[in-house]
Amino acid sequence: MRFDVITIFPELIHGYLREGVLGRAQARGLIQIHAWNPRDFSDNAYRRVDDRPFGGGPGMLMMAPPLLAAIAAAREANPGAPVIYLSPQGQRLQQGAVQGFAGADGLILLAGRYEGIDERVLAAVDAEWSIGDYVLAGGELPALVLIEAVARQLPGLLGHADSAAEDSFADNGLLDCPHFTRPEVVGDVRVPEVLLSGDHARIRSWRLQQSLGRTAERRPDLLAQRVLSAREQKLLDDYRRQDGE
Ligand SMILES: c1cc(-c2cnc[nH]2)ccn1
Repeated sequence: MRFDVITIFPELIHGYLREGVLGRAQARGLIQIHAWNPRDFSDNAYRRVDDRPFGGGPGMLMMAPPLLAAIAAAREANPGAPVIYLSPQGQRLQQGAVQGFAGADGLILLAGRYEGIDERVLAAVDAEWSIGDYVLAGGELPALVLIEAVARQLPGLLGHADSAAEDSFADNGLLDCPHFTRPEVVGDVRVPEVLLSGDHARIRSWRLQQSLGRTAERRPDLLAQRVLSAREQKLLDDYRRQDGE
C-alpha cells in the first residue's frame, strides 16, 4: 500500500516510519512512503508556501498554489488514492474508518501547518479527518497516526497475523485486558494465578471478562455500541460482583 504525504517537513514522516515494524514493512515492500514538499512547487525564489490571511487575523496560512500542485503530483503518482486532509474540523478517526482505509490501494495525506490552509485547497480534497479535539502544530503527527493504524491492518505486516486481529478495538470493540510478564512478583503484586494455570480456555475467559469490566468502567460509550452475548453479560455481572466485594 502506498502512502503519499504532503508536508513541509518530509523528514518528520520518513524519520518516524523508518523505525520498527513500519521500517521493516517498507524494506519488505509491504508499504511505500512518499513525501511531497510544497516548497518544491512554490513559484518564488524563496520557496515561500505561506502568507498572511486576507481580512487580518493571527499567524500565516498555507497558500493554495503550492499545495494544489503537490496534490496533483501525488495524485499522478498514486492514482485513485483518496486525498485526506488531516484537520481538527474533520470527522473523528475511529477503528472502523481505519479498517476501511486499509482496503484502499493508497492514501494521499495532506498535513497542514501554520494556522491552516487556504479554503480553496479543499476543492482538491476528498475528505477531512481528525484524530481528536486538540490543536497541534501541524498535521504530520495525525498523518503518522493514520498511517500506523492503517498499516497494522495490512495482511502480513505484523509478525503473526492474529496480533492485529487481536487488537482490542479491531477484534471486539472493547478495551484491552491487563497484561503481565516476568518477573512473577513486582513489589508485593503477583501475576494473577489464572495466567500461570496453563488452562487456555480459562485464560481466554478471564481476559474477555477483564476487557468487559474495564470497558464498562472506563468507556461505557463503547460498551453501549455492543450487544453482549449471554456469556459476556454473565462474565460482566460476575466481574461487577467481584469488584463490589
Ligand atoms: C487532525 C489534525 C490536527 C491538526 C492539524 N494542524 C493542527 N492540528 C489535529 C487533530 N487531528
